[in-house]
Amino acid sequence: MGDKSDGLRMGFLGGGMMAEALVRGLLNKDMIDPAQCWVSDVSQPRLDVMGALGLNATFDGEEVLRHTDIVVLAVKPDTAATALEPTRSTDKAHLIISICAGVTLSSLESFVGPKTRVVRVMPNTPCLVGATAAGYALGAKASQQDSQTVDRIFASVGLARAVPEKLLDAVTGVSGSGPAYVYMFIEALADGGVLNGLPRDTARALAAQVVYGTAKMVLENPDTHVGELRNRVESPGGTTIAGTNALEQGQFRGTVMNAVSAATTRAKEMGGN
Ligand SMILES: NC(=O)C1=CN([C@@H]2O[C@H](COP(=O)(O)OP(=O)(O)OC[C@H]3O[C@@H](n4cnc5c(N)ncnc54)[C@H](O)[C@@H]3O)[C@@H](O)[C@H]2O)C=CC1
Ligand SMILES: O=C(O)[C@@H]1CCC=N1
Repeated sequence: MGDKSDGLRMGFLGGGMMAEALVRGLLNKDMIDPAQCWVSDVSQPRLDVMGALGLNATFDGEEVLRHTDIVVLAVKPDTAATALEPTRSTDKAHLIISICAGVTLSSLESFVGPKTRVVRVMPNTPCLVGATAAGYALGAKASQQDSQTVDRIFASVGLARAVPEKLLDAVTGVSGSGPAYVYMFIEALADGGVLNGLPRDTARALAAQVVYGTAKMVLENPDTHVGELRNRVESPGGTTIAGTNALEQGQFRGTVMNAVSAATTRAKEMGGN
């Protein structure tokens, strides 16, 4: 899509952090025409931010639904029912794309009007830089065309995978929450550099580039086990194995797995499961 005027006309119920990241990512890819997009929020400062991106901004969710057919639900999970209320009093048949953590398709379907189709997606904030990792599952009324629409939207800003709905809470633990864990790792890697004498800005740049480069190695070598890639860095009796030994003693891998499980459990709790 090379021209904004060819872009999708999309609506956003909620214009917070995640909606902004998605909108900025879609704008970077010329996927949406901002003049044809609408966003609602209860916060004037958030409407100002989204308005500055060129979207039509309003306090009124009904106005978003009136002007658009494909609508991203980007409010906090406990506000999903309230924000979807206007779908009950419209004749239009909307596709609602919920990104709310934990909120199940059956809950979403109970919140919307009879003509509304629902898809549940779990993306993450790196959609802002075209590198999201999203999972999605279709509601009962969603069509194959809806599936293609959702795939096209999220694949344009990274990786999109269809998964059975029961796995979306685990996708939340890995993809949705994962960037926070990786930021912590980058901070810690950089702090380790500073501890050992590197200037802060050099340590920050090197640490981020190490994570970027290592992720690229994994993605570009899909047939090589990640442990094998790691072993290629660990010279016998060398520096790396001394470091990986320290990480194992700190239960690094078990701790990360526990973090993913904690986030997955929390998503289930938020969805009432
Ligand atoms: N932040 C993240 O990294 C990710 C968040 N999500 C999901 O995205 C959703 C939004 O999360 P964030 O953007 O982080 O939260 P946020 O708090 O930044 O954004 C939510 C926005 O909804 C607005 N709002 C509240 N009531 C509303 C209503 N009735 N109508 C319209 N807008 C209303 C708030 O003023 C706020 O701007 C959540 O459901 C979260 O689970 C999913 C993946 C990643
Ligand atoms: O922390 C949260 O609940 C949201 C969902 C996934 C990422 N942020």
